[in-house]
Amino acid sequence: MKILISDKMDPRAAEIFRERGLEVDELPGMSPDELARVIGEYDGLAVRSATRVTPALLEHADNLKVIGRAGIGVDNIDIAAASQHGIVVMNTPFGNSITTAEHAIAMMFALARQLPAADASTQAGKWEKSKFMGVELTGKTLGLIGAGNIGSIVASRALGLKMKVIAYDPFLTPERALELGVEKVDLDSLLARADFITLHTPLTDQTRGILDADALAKAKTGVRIINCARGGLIDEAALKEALDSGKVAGAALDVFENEPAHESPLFGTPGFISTPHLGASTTEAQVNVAIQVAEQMSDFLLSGAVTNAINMPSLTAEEAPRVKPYMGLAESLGKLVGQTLGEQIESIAVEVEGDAAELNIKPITGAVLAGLMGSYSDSVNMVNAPLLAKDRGLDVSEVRHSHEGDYHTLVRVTARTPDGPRSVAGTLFGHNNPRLVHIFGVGIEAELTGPMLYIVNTDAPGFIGALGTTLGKADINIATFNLGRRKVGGAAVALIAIDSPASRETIRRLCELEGVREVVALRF
Ligand SMILES: NC(=O)c1ccc[n+]([C@@H]2O[C@H](COP(=O)([O-])OP(=O)(O)OC[C@H]3O[C@@H](n4cnc5c(N)ncnc54)[C@H](O)[C@@H]3O)[C@@H](O)[C@H]2O)c1
Ligand SMILES: O=C(O)[C@H](O)COP(=O)(O)O
Repeated sequence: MKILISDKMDPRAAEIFRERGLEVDELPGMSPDELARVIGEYDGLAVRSATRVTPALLEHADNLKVIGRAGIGVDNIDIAAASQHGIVVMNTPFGNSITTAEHAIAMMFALARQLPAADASTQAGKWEKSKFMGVELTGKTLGLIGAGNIGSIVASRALGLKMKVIAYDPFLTPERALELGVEKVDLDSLLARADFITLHTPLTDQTRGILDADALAKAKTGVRIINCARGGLIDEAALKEALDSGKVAGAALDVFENEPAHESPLFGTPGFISTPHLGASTTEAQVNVAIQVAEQMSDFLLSGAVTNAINMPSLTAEEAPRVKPYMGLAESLGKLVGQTLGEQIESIAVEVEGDAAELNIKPITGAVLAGLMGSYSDSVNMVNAPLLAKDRGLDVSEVRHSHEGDYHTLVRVTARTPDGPRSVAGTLFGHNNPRLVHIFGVGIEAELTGPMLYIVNTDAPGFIGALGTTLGKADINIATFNLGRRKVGGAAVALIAIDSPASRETIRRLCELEGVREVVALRF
């Protein structure tokens, strides 16, 4: 399998991919067209923030299974498009948080003491001691907008500097605020009270322009603002006006609405300082994120373990080998239900009992849906199957039973149809071998593999002979033959594994046999 590293990344990433037996190309700085030309060769793409993973690029990504972001922000990756293409997107949410928090603190000091301007003036031979009067941080109020990983670290450092820390974050619980030693406030209070404001939220529809002209007007006169999160959180034109008017005494931006920011009306404004998206740029952070992204991507490609995925449930390296056989079973049950009930399905319930109930149910449900949705469209996998199911209006529920039934472990898939609920269930023999044990109310024991036939007929002597003769005439060899029935003379079910698929004509002949109620050609 092949990996493309398309942004500048610590060499440890490539080393790890190679140590794990994956081929790697390091091609940072490609244009979008160049990237589109080569992306089809790769199974994995490792990026930082420079590569734009657009829907147009993904149209060319025929083999891509995973995109790994060596860093936190994934706003350069079109997650919805990646999900539609069945590509897992993962990031490294903690590897650069300390480094970025330290950059925010460095920016706060730089603003408080006008370090960049004082440095430039001194090195220009001026000795403007009285021009660069600063402010102390001790006793000042720092307003955090966003108190997640980075915001929390900034808070702890600021408390160490004897600042008062207040935080606006709708998802911050009172308990967590207490633990962090910060006061949870609403945005208007933060604006009214903070001497320094630092932003640490992702860029979303709710946070875009969170510091716009209105918000800046509500801020304390002389406030100093730091943004080491994402460009777009601050309205840059409004910030320029607020700096010019003196409403804002200083602003330090590491990130810009349009990057790389080769020009900006803010450049040269007194009180404004900037760095070129350096928040995560320390040796330590870059080694951390490179190692983490390479390990996560390799684990996924080689063992199916899913860590820090944005568009798929997690599955640890320990869980992966235990869950994997269930995923095979679940996918087969999904295929069986999809191929036999098709368009009639209104909702799906996935139930687990016995050993299966102790496992992470999400990947099992994902596999059921991948099998089921695979009956309706090509290139379905666990990433895009839930989306496709949702698009189809399929309601999906999960139930975990604590009791053990007739089997030590069981996965049951029930489809609600206009004729009522219809269930199939399977178990694992010897912990690894999936077996169907129930099909629509009939007990059976069958391996779901290759081309198969599902036949429902009225239980009567002579039927099996007629069936064998019909298949023989069509030159179809029977690999395994599994039978089940509810009662003598009632409906009987046959699941027959065949060595070659049955043609339409053969299916028609089978349907014409006496007592046959239903014939479905299946493929696993
Ligand atoms: N400059 C850099 O180089 C650099 C480096 C790393 C991370 N970042 C950026 O920093 C930001 C924060 O990263 P993190 O790891 O702390 O993320 P995080 O997910 O741990 O924290 C984000 C916090 O923002 C809060 N939030 C979400 N919506 C909000 C809203 N409308 N108002 C207020 N708070 C809201 C969330 O509740 C969460 O607590 C991200 O945008 C990330 O991309 C930048
Ligand atoms: O979200 C992040 O992790 C930062 O913005 C870092 O971006 P970078 O990897 O391009 O430095």
